[in-house]
Amino acid sequence: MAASPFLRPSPTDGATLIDGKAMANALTREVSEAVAELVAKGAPVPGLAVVLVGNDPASEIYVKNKAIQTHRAGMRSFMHMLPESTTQAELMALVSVLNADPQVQGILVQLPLPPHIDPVVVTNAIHPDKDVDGLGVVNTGRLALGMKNGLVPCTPLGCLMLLQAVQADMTGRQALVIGASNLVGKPMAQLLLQQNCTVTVAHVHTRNLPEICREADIVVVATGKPRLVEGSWIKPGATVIDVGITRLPQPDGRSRLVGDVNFPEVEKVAGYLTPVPGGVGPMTIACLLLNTLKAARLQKKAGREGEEGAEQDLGSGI
Ligand SMILES: Nc1nc2c(c(=O)[nH]1)N[C@@H](CN(C=O)c1ccc(C(=O)N[C@@H](CCC(=O)O)C(=O)O)cc1)CN2
Repeated sequence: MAASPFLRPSPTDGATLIDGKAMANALTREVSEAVAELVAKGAPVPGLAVVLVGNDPASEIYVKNKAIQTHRAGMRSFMHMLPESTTQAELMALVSVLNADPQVQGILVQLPLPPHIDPVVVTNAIHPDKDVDGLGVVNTGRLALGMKNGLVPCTPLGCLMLLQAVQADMTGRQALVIGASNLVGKPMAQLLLQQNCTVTVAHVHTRNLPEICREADIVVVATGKPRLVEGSWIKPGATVIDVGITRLPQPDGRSRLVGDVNFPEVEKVAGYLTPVPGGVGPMTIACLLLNTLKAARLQKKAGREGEEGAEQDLGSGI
């Protein structure tokens, strides 16, 4: 088996790092080539609409990066920046306009939303074929049933690709997902089940987390709790995917990004590890571009067949 070009062996005999930034760049290049081919065949240039409500500084950075990368992939970007005071009804009205807009093939509502808006209601209002975050009930159901025509949430899809750089066949592996969010933990568990892993999902009520973690060959941690996972929790040689990104203030007044694992400790024990930054984060945006391409293909096929929701293989292979 050829070694993945995205693995960076440690000079100090620690964990091999999985380079999410390099993988995301490669995936974005592939998406842009596929977009050019699609457009050459007469399809409209795929358009991605991103909606941000409020002024969360991290979200502002993420949506700006999404627009930059969307252009880089040769697609159209439509940004909708709404004030914090936006009502749920106003947001639903915008989603409805975007659902009907033929220039828009993908719709994403940036999370978190302000507390007066229910994210499940809003994300579920997005047309399933434009739901590039894969968070609505139709795409959630397609994933749970193992159907190939679904759109899979971007972060777990990116985590799966990072895991596949280490090991294409995960059959029989013990996998632990720490965090049970709709955005990451739950869809991640579904993807690992599809890879024939034995999957455990840990959450805030899990009591013996370190012991459970020590059994795992694969750990995906998405809790938002900085440096939660200690080196002593990790089975030697395990693969650890760190989804967390927290900006911690430093004594010198600056800040630094840290993940959900204690990197210096875990690096000494794990076999493979994703860094923060430069691991899962860039893959989230690259997978959003991939999903927008899939959505555009799905809609092109549905248009050709004159029916909504036509079946199409939307597996991760471009
Ligand atoms: N509707 C959605 N909302 C949110 C999602 C999502 O997938 N859909 N995910 C996260 C935020 N997110 C994308 O939206 C995201 C987070 C981090 C990165 C990233 O590239 N991080 C860099 C560091 C960037 C920095 O300097 O802050 C890295 O890890 O290298 C991209 C996207 C929550 N909301």
